[in-house]
Amino acid sequence: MMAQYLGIKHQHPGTLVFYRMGDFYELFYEDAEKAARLLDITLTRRGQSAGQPVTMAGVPFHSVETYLARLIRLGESVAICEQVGEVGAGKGPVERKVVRVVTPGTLTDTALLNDKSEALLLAVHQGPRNRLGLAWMAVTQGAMQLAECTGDELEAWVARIGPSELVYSAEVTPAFEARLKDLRMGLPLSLTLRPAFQFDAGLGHRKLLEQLAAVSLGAWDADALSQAHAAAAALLAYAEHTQGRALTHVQALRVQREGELIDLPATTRRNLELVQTLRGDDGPTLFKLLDSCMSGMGSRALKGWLLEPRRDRAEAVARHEAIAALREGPWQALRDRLKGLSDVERITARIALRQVRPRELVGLAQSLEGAGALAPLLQAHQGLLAAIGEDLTPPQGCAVLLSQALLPEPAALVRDGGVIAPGHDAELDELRAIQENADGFLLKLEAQERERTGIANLRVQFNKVHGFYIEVTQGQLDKVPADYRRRQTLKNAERFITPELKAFEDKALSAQERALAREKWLYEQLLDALQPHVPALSRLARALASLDALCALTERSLTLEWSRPVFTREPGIEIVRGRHPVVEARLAETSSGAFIPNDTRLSPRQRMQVITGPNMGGKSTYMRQVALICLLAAMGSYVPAQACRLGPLDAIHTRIGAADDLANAQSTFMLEMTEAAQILHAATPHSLVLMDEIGRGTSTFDGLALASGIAAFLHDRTQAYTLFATHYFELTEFPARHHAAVNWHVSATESGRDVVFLHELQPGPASRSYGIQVARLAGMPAAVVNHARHALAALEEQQAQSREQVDLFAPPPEAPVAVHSAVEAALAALDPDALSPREALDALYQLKKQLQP
Ligand SMILES: Nc1ncnc2c1ncn2[C@@H]1O[C@H](COP(=O)(O)OP(=O)(O)OP(=O)(O)O)[C@@H](O)[C@H]1O
Repeated sequence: MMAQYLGIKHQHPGTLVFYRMGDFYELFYEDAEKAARLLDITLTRRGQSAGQPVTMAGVPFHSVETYLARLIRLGESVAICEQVGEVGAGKGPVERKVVRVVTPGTLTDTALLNDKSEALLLAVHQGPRNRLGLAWMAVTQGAMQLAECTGDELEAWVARIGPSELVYSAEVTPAFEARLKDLRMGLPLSLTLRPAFQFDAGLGHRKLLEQLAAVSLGAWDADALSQAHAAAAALLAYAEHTQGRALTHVQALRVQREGELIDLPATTRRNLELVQTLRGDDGPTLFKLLDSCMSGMGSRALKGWLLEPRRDRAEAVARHEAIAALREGPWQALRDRLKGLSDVERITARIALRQVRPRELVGLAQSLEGAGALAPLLQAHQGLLAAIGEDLTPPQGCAVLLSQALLPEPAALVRDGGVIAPGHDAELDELRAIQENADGFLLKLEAQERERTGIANLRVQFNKVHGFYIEVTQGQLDKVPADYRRRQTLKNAERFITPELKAFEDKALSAQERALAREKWLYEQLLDALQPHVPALSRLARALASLDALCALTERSLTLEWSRPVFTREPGIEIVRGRHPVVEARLAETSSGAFIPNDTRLSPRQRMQVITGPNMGGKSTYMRQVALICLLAAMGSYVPAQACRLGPLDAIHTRIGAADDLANAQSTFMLEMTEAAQILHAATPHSLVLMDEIGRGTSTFDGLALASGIAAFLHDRTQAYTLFATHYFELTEFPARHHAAVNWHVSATESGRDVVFLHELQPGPASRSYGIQVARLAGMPAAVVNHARHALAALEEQQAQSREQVDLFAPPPEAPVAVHSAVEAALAALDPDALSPREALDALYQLKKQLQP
């Protein structure tokens, strides 16, 4: 057995092997030690192999899911090795085989997956000339995505895709591998090394054609993406390896090209708290606020829309139109019917992978019926809703197939039987009848034997260990007929068997076994019959997901009183009475007053707002609200504003807050400057840039000087729409010298010694900062506040006396123009090719002489 184990383990290095032994999965040696540590299970030593005791640890098979879930969360992979041969069929151990490998990026089990997000697998190929090929997918989805980028863009792409597992070749350069390993600092990501030959462009191209059943990738404009093809080859090979079969359901392809999506760098996603708060929680976030979906499919689609908005606005406009139509019409009825539908998308993938459970199929049958009932509600509609309505038609015959084949409440596992419906298969019905008739037969036999023997308390019974028997109590033993054979002796009774009972026993027990085998076979037949429906089911799943997400956005727009945004060709951002949706919701929840709406007007002629005002005044809230409104519009949602008109947008960049990145060994200030530098390089006139208190991480003068330089660069060169919040009053002089910048401030007033925040954006610079009042509100001891007031007064007086005008915004002096010396001029006049050696030597003496004073 150990030889068999070691053979299997050899094929799965770096993966924990769960080796099935009866009712347990056992782990051995290092695997056992690791599992014992990670799962807190007992480590034991048993027997010997090669003269050494075998270290092992085990988990019961019926609770394997819990253990798997924990290991996967820790980034481990597990190979499940089952007994596939018949017990006792031959010499040596039962035949065993790894039936699937469970890894963080290839999960398919509903119990292990988060129903609101995908587990994505990404393959990265390092090609020549600094090109990278990327291919990624969720095994539970029917679509694969391809992209190519340059080497330096790796981090940005990986952060945006957000894979759970990344596959790379064993032959990447050490520097590249080091960068991949660094990626794990910021993301929960597992890295998996695969042999280099699997990253083959030709193979990838062929495999893609096979998956898509196409003769060319021209329709996707993906023929020339050879680096991505290489990544796709490795991606598919690895996914197939983990599932133990081909992924027939992956039949769609999407190619992502640079410049297709609105750029949302990782910092922007984090700072805007799109799907995670700055503290790493799930809420309160924009996604949490938006996600009122009825199904996991809907939530996942919505998250995709939010994180991957397109620059091209056609898709967003189609969604706006659909929401407008739903608001007037059937959104409530649709949502009622969407409620309780199964996760058709994941079930479909599990059908293709032949991992689907009976109850999931029953859920699918009900959902198909549900989907059928949705379509009529969309009949009168056009555009996106009409297209969704068409895709909602369940594949013909699929629901009937399921409901005829399966019991309405089947057992959890096919293994236990009790899955196939009566009437589906004559042979199964017959086998079941034998078992069911057993009770009648036994009652009849009991009556018959009582009469024959005259033993009134004779009983015919069954137990699992001894099978069928006739029980006679001690006092009646003399009446037992000669054809009774003794089976077992108890304290007060004897148990017998007769030839007739034995014959029945054989038939009944074998009928049970045969019925189980028949059910398993019928279930496999059913899976075969379902395979042709997979493409239509995938389409249906996508339609359900989109409809659910659209209905959720409709519900949100009505409940939260959002309005439809308008896209314009002319550049600009115009928001009337905009609100920050998450802050507004929190204020409403805690009844801490109403949110104060603010307007925003940005255009090429007035593209920068310098925003000042007290701490707690609402600067950060205002800037984020502008970004969130732009993003919501771009994803196809209504927006928290009275009106909103948006020109083209290619990116949202943010430099907000200061959190030390200890993991990456960067100081607060270093991080601040790195992020700012990235923005200055990347932003364009169509980008929205939020700069919150840039420069505060260093001394006042350094910070102020840098802030003014950055503001000038953004204004003059980048020309992006910029919201620039600052505590440096000196910067309020910026607009006077820069025609496209304006001062705004968040208002506050004093009431006695306290400050009252009005959260209203007003033109012009703030008059004062109220820092000391805010500190007082925060509960600072009175002594400190008093001290600070006096110190402030002294500082202000000193500054007033010695104030010299420093022109922060004067362009830096030009570098001095070099003036040539006589020697240099003479040297420049020489033409070495036209000189003889003698003349050259003379020239050299001349030059030397000129240098003498
Ligand atoms: N428009 C608004 N209406 C109502 N309340 C608001 C508004 N804007 C902000 N607030 C409230 O004020 C709080 C502080 O806002 P915010 O963090 O934006 O201030 P800030 O000016 O950026 O402060 P700091 O300079 O200290 O970072 C918010 O948490 C919110 O509760």
